[in-house]
Amino acid sequence: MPPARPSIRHLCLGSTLTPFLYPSLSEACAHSFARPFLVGRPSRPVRCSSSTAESAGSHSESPDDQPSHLNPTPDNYALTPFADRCILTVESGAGGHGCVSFLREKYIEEGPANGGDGGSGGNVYIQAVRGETSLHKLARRRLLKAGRGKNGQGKVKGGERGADVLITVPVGTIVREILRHDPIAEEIAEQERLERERGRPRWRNKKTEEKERQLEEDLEQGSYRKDKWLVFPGMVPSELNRLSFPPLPPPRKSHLAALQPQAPIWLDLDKHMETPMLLAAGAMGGLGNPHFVLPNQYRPMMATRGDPGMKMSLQLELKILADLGLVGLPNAGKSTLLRALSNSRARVGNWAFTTLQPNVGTVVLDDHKGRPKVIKRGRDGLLRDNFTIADVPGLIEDAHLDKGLGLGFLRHVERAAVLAFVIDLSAGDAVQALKLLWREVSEYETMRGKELNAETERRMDQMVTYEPPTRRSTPSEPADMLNSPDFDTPLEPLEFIPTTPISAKPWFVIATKADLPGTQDNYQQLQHYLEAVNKKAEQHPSGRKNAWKKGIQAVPVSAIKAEGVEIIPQLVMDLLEE
Ligand SMILES: Nc1nc2c(ncn2[C@@H]2O[C@H](COP(=O)(O)OP(=O)(O)OP(=O)(O)O)[C@@H](O)[C@H]2O)c(=O)[nH]1
Ligand SMILES: [Mg+2]
Repeated sequence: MPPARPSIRHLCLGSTLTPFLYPSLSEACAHSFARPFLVGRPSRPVRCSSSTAESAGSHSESPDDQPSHLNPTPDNYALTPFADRCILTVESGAGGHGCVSFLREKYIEEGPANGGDGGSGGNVYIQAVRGETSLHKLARRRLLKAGRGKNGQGKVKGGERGADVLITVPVGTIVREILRHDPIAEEIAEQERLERERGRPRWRNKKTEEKERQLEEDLEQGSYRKDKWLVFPGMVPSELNRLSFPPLPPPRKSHLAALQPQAPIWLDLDKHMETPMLLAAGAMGGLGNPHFVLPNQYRPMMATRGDPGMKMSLQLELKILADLGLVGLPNAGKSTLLRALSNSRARVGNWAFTTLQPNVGTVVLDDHKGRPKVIKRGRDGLLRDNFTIADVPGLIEDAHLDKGLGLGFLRHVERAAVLAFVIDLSAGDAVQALKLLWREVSEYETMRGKELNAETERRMDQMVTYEPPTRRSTPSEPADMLNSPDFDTPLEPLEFIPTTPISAKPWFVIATKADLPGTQDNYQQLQHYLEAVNKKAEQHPSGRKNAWKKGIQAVPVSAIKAEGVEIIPQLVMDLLEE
């Protein structure tokens, strides 16, 4: 019978030294690594195309110059396009026009009106899906327009609906409305204002008075308005002048508009969505001439035009929702670590700023061979057998002053549940490196705090001044249906979830390049420092009072040899439960 394996968490709390790396220091826990499990797969040989002198030179410092999965040649990766912000204009489809047509058959020369209604415009939907990782495709598009409804036809044929548009975004996208132009909502609001003010004497200038009188006249008896009415094509102007128009039908909104998120839109799409969510409903189509049949006018020569669509400017911002975020200086080995833990193809190179855009990898804990391995309940309470890691470009000193690539990419680890500070043991004092990273992260947190306050104020202002378009019932939309819409798939608006401050998140240190000679002392100093922080003898490196310090650990690894990384998944799963 083999001895029972102690839990990794227990081992880590005692000592996190890996016997592969520091045999002299870690004899006490050597037995625990006799059976490496989880991800510690050996380096996989990678087929390499002609390795140039340049590529060989760039890896001269690696322990063995043989290119491998963890030590790839520069041509061993593909750089995928990436964008994490974009501004998009979406437009719902306009309605098709109603039709002016009359029945004409043998022996019925002047038949009744039979023009069909115009089709309604296409809707704009949004859906956050797991497969998407970037907003670059949307950033290129800029304008997304749903299809226009088709015009109605004779024989009471209604027009076809316009084509819908579905915007697919990565999970973790935040959508904010910047601007909106909804002509029908504005028209409804204007009419309601007029109704409220009718009969109330007030001072007006001549121009507004004239405009309002015209509007009221249209409502009561109707007159020809080129933007609203369509007349029989063969009609000459003199006939048009003699034609009496019925009152203009009240502006209508599609019943789907009730499912639109309340304006101004603010969505945090932080979960995979099974069904799309409606952003903008298509406009209604025009009415065909049978709608205007009156006792004294049984052959109406007019139909209405389709309504114009609604236009919105949206700002999309992707904040990757990974479980573990890697924070480190450039060249610390973050991408190599990501490759060692997951199947990621992140770019690796022996120079600073190899990574220019965030990479996400998934660590599969259970390969479903044999007994179940580490399976825990995630943040959503569901059982999980994997977790995701986000690797972002390195930070340098004074990154908050926009040095290097600045702090912009930190927003991708901002929403990670656990943070790992990746420290290169061969690149000078590890404690100083850790303090530097925390200083920059704290600066980012302060900056975000200010931004969030400004954003909240802006939203509050909008809430106060923004008047959501009030709706009214029309003959085509009975009031009871509008008040209690009963649709097959209810789509609830998503709430904005504020994130926990970075310093309050559980964190640990991954000390990389522990295979290089002379790194042992550096690691020991780092461990002493963390012990002192745990015992409150030293201040938390973030300098904040509410910072997380429930047993901070340091894990020495050789990412390039995939040694010592076996314990990271269990450690992360334990911290995810915090
Ligand atoms: N000896 C040794 N070398 C390593 C280890 N991990 C990474 N390296 C090497 O360090 C160099 C930098 O690795 P990267 O993974 O690109 O570092 P990074 O932190 O992602 O760098 P940036 O993307 O520029 O921030 C590469 O040449 C790796 O081969 C390790 O554990 N041991
Ligand atoms: Mg990198």
